Amino acid sequence: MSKGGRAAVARSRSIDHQLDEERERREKEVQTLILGSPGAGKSTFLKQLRLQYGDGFPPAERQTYHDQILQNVATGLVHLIEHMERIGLKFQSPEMKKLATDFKRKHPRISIVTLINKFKEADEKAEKMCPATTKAELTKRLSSLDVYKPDVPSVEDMHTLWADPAIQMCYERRHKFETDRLSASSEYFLLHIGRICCPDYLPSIQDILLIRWPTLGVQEHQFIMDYRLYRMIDVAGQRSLRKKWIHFFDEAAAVVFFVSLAEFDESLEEDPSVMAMQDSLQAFHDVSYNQFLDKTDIILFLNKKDIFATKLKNSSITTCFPDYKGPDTMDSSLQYIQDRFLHNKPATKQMYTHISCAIDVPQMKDIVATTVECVVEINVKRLKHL
Ligand SMILES: Nc1nc2c(ncn2[C@@H]2O[C@H](COP(=O)(O)OP(=O)(O)OP(=O)(O)O)[C@@H](O)[C@H]2O)c(=O)[nH]1
Ligand SMILES: [Mg+2]
Repeated sequence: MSKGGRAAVARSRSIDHQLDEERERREKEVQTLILGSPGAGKSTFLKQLRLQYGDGFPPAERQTYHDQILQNVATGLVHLIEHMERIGLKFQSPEMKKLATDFKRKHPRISIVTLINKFKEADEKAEKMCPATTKAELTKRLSSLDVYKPDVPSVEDMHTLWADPAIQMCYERRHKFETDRLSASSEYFLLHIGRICCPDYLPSIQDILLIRWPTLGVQEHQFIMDYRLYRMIDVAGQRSLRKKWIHFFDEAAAVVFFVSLAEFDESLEEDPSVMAMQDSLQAFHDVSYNQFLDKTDIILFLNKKDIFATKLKNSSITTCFPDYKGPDTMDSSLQYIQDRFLHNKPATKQMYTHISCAIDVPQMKDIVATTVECVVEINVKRLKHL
């Protein structure tokens, strides 16, 4: 064989070797992307996964959520104080009024738009100082940029505020807030304030599942099953941060896409002129047709069915879908939404759907197990085409 021929054979062997290594790594490592709109339940799903396939949140780990929970309680209280100001509901004493004013100043409710801007600024600064050259570096940076570090609120102040009759009256009227409604998680944490403000408080699993703490970068949870490493990548759902999703597309075996059913009558915080569910439909369509994901199957979660059921009692999905002509029942409305998401799907793609309530541990047990099985199957199918 000529010298050139031998070099070509060596090159070919080296490429084969690299492909084998790559194939071996992909066989051992399964990457799943968790995508979807802000607040749809991506991080909550990841917590359910940790509960079932991870460490199950031992006490030391649960303790790490303490400050986030106190912060959620504070947000709920400030929300009530702001509503009292709006409707002219007065505190009973000047001391209480001062405490409320100081508390609001120390723990302001931060809009998601402000947080995103802070995050983008920090990300651009970090990129300028030390550009990420690999995906691992980018993931590391996106998961470590911590732009939301509010002061931990005083437990005594929260106790005192919560005991005030005017705050209590405002809380009782929470269902009548016409705009800027109290979120389900704020409602939950305010209701449990007595337990949470105890000196020996240890967050329960339910408390951890109810926390609202937007993901601004990337969070990853890994678990090993049958000698395979499963990497579940949870990325920020905010519209203007979605550009980051694309960096993770090429290695994804599967996509789990979350939609909040509760958003059918809501508009986007980032752009109030856009209906949130219409935006989710668009994002889902973009992901389904993305060229880097052409062989990636999608597991669609229509989540927050509990809030959806409550909302449907007084409203209709026509708010978001004026063409809907069916009855305002749960089954019919759900079917319509599901059809809207799955209609027009790429012919080559398999789509699986779950209708879920991600904070419900017993209910999520089967759904999480089915999802993991589905990811395994999707990966087996994918490896055949590698
Ligand atoms: N009632 C109810 N609340 C839910 C459900 N799923 C999630 N939540 C709550 O909704 C809030 C947002 O959930 P997350 O899991 O943080 O949402 P996310 O998709 O990760 O949001 P981003 O990180 O902002 O993109 C949290 O307070 C959760 O406890 C559900 O099915 N029902
Ligand atoms: Mg999140």
